Amino acid sequence: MALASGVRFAPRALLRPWALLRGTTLGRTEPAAGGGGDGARRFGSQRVLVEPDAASGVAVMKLRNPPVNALSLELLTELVISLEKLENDKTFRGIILTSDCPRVFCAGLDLTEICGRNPAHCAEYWKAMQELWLRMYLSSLVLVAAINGACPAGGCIIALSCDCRVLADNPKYRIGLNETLLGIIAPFWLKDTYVNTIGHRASEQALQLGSLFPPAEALQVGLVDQVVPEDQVQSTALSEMARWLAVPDHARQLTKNMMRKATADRLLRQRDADTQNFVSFVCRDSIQKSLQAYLEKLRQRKG
Ligand SMILES: CC/C=C\C/C=C\C/C=C\C=C\CC(=O)SCCNC(=O)CCNC(=O)[C@H](O)C(C)(C)COP(=O)(O)OP(=O)(O)OC[C@H]1O[C@@H](n2cnc3c(N)ncnc32)[C@H](O)[C@@H]1OP(=O)(O)O
Repeated sequence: MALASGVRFAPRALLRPWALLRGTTLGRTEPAAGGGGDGARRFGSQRVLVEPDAASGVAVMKLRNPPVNALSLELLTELVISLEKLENDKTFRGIILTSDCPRVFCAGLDLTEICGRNPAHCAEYWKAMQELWLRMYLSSLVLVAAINGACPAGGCIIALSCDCRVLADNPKYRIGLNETLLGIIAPFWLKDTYVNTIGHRASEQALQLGSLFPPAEALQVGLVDQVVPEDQVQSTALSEMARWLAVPDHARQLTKNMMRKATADRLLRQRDADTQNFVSFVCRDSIQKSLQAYLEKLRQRKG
């Protein structure tokens, strides 16, 4: 991921992402509804829809992994590939990340990827999660999250990896890291991302309590930058994007790197150990039982 200055951001580490695309349609390009020229062509994959606007240099990337955009291995992989594709295309300077699923931005880790799975699968899954975070956190593009739904746990981390967050004003759209309520522990790099955004004391409290903040509180604590009526999320995200794109790319990119590199490097230095920790933790019988019980609760809640 070379910057204009030649500085490199995230190393290409995962990576066999193409191999992970089981039966997806990534790379297909089709005209957007009502669209005409190049700027209106959209591309993407089964789970990530990309609507590029070449004229503005901004692409809207929509998560569409119904019902709740849980971060399955396929979704993680498709996100990395779509991000890479836009980063390698000099036309684009910014991405607005949003959800195509009603009422949910992203439900976080797909718990079915770590419940009742073998250690090798859990390791592969966790590496994909690390990879997406590294790519997003250090992206040379401006990333604006247009949060149009609930945003717990891994969903919150996706949003926090962006440069700016706009949240729809709906009390059901809560955001935060609720891991402790599932009986699991946010790894250090999720914690670091939280601390970098809302500070140490607020993180200490919110992480231990597993707080999910409704919009007004999320704004107050600094988890999001704007809370706006639901029908203004996209337009506000575009206005925010314009503000960020008004800054010369090289200066903004180098500043972003300066602010975020140490946090990313910490994971890069201990990526394997972090994977091993994750696998040995989630594969414990007691953790499997609590994850299973949590999933069961979610499923029953429905009826
Ligand atoms: C020593 C330490 C070392 C290492 C660290 C160890 C561990 C670290 C780990 C982890 C980090 C984890 C981060 C995470 O992301 S954990 C996931 C947390 N996510 C949640 O808690 C969200 C759960 N979901 C919800 O709260 C709701 O679904 C909702 C608010 C997002 C949406 O509500 P709805 O009412 O619209 O939808 P539902 O009816 O609840 O759900 C529909 C459907 O989807 C299933 N589902 C929901 N969330 C998940 C999920 N995260 N994974 C898989 N499946 C999910 C739900 O069961 C329903 O399924 P059915 O249709 O009933 O089959």
